[in-house]
Amino acid sequence: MRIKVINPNTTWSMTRTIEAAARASVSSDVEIEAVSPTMGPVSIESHADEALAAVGVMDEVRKGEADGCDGYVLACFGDPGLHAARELASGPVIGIAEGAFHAASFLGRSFAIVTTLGRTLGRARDLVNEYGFTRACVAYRACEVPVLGLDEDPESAYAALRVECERTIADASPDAIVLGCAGMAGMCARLQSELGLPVIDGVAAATSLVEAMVRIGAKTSKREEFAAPPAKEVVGLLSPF
Ligand SMILES: O=C(O)C[C@H]1NC(=O)NC1=O
Repeated sequence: MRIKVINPNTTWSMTRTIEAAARASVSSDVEIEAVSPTMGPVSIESHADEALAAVGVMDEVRKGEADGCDGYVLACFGDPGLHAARELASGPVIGIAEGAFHAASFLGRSFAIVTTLGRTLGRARDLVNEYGFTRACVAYRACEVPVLGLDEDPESAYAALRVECERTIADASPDAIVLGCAGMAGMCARLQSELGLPVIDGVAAATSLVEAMVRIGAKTSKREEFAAPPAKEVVGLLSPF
């Protein structure tokens, strides 16, 4: 089995963090291919970044199909390009937000999201509502560490993240915490041990869920919405598509 884990931002040091978390979450017979697109923002912290990143996600899924990948993880908490990726992929495609919400829902009645910048919480709220977890998600919080700050100064980023998690637990008493950034993957186990409640890293959750779906033979439905997109001319910069 081969799962392609796509970090939609173009920061390869973060892709390596994501790769380690993905590899640790799957069985030994599963091959993980972790990539960043060849184009796109170095970090994704706005709707504009998400729009740009979606093109790179599509390009990586297109290449993955040619390479025979069995499934895909979109390792960015905004799940950028998820629906387009499902149109292009034959196997399952799971974003880390959707994967994390499902995983958290198996562990308790409620969860809280703790992410990087507060400006991305609107997107998180939209995804919670779209995926059907409105009642379960009891808090939307941010530690105000920029995405690349997680890599540049991990110790102070961890300290800020832990403080915000502690505040969230005190204010909203969630049963679990969902980490709102793929770049936090390497901090999950330490946080869980120090905070004393389940802490979900979406990279591990989504990757293990893709493995499970491939093992039961589940593929993306091609009946209607996620059928291959109708062939048409694309002009200008995006013409390769
Ligand atoms: O939305 C965020 O803040 C986190 C998101 N951005 C990014 O570049 N990788 C992520 O997981």
